[in-house]
Amino acid sequence: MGHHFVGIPDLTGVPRVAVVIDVMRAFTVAAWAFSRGVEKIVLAPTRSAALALKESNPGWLALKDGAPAAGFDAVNSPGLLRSRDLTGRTLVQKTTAGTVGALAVADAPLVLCASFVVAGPTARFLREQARGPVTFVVTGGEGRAEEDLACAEYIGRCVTGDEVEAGPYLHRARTSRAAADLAAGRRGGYHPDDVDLCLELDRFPFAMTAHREGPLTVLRRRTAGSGG
Ligand SMILES: O=C(O)[C@H](CS(=O)(=O)O)OP(=O)(O)O
Ligand SMILES: [Mg+2]
Repeated sequence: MGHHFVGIPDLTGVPRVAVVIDVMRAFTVAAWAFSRGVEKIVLAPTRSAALALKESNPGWLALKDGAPAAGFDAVNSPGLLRSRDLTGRTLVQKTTAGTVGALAVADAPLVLCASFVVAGPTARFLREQARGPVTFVVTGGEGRAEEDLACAEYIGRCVTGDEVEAGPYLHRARTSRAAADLAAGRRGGYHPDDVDLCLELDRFPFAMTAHREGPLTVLRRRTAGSGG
């Protein structure tokens, strides 16, 4: 089975099955948000759209990447999110790469958003629910971000059912430019544990699927084998 690995600028048409990868940090953060009780994540196209959605839906929270900003309740950092109680909340997320990539393929019949923390469940979900090649959207660095490419290739290998050693893939992510920038504090909205938290393989037992729900694109947690 030949998977495709493409950057956001190289997307053409609507893939049949898309897996959007953002290790550092959007889809690590999204998984942490679900683990802290979030019910659904609405992926917003712009920061102003995120704030407008929050305004018009009392109780919703808004998250963006970069430094904290007025109107936003959280930033794109797993280290800063992991102690929040988000039970039952709806979170609106807008980031530079991850949410943009997901919105770019939101019309595909099956869209998953993934990172190392949900890699195994994502591969299991694909084995159970999808047949044939997968389009991996490598969101960072116009398709060249090593942490996203490594995660995409790892999940792609796992989908085939092979025994795959994760170590080399995690090493590529740990030595990526994004990891170096994060570790040096060069990215806004940062916690010192962020790199380690982004490299926790299979930290969570669920996958995450994105769907059009009316005018919105909504990310929800899904457990392989449960039919839902
Ligand atoms: O928050 C992040 O890690 C990045 C933004 S930046 O590269 O740090 O400026 O966003 P993401 O969409 O999660 O890659
Ligand atoms: Mg990224």
